[in-house]
Amino acid sequence: MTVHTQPVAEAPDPRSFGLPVVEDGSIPAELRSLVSRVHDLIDVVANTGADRETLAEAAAVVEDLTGRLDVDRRQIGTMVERTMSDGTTEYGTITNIVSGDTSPVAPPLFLERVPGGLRGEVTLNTIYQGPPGLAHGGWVAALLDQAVGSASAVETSPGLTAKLEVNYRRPTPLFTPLEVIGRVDRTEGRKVFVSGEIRAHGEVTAEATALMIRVQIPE
Ligand SMILES: CCCCCCCCCCCCCCCC(=O)SCCNC(=O)CCNC(=O)[C@H](O)C(C)(C)COP(=O)(O)OP(=O)(O)OC[C@H]1O[C@@H](n2cnc3c(N)ncnc32)[C@H](O)[C@@H]1OP(=O)(O)O
Repeated sequence: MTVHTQPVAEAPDPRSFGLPVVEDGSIPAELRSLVSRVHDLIDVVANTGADRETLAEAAAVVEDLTGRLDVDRRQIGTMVERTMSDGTTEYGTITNIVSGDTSPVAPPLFLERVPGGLRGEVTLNTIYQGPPGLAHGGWVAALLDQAVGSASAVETSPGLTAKLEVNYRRPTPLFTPLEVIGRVDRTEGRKVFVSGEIRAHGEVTAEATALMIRVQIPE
């Protein structure tokens, strides 16, 4: 059994899998602003008490905008290349629902390298509500999957989640800064054993262990 947490391979270039890559600096500020405005719109629409006339007007405006924006769609699987704070290059799927630069649904969770793994902070609004005032358990799992999957990708090489076990210790609150952590515990060939947790006010609300299977790099 091989046990280590140091990189075991160079990060593969997604282009070698036939995936298009864009640099994060090339995403227009106007698109980032639009993504943020639409994120706010989703939250507002989910909670609005506006009158019927305003709702009908808004639906027509949004329908018109949807038509205008539905041009030159990106290829499915488009990746973003970014330089992390420690200078290393990493890739992520541009519409990743947890972390994607162009996903208006993403909270978004951005992770950075820290001693021992990856760490990010995120505050969830009512888009992610399950029980009243609390994060949906599926979204808690999604945050943890992203954190442990990214830790595995950064510390070893990218892979897919084969198994994810989540322990929900306490309710995860909305509108509260959450600390999300992922780390590699050990590797065994293509198997990467990972773990992570979410904390609110310093207390663990959920923790996960998972098994990632590293993708085979084409020759
Ligand atoms: C390209 C560049 C892009 C860069 C990109 C960067 C992205 C950087 C951030 C990503 C962050 C994303 C975070 C979200 C991650 C998801 O959301 S992934 C999506 C959800 N997961 C899936 O859809 C996976 C579906 N499952 C599968 O495709 C396949 O079962 C798997 C997991 C790929 C494994 O299949 P396989 O490659 O054929 O592997 P296989 O030979 O069967 O097994 C290999 C070993 O693992 C063991 N194993 C496999 N499955 C299991 C299991 N469930 N339980 C226990 N053991 C297992 C086997 O027993 C075997 O063990 P050994 O015999 O070697 O001891």
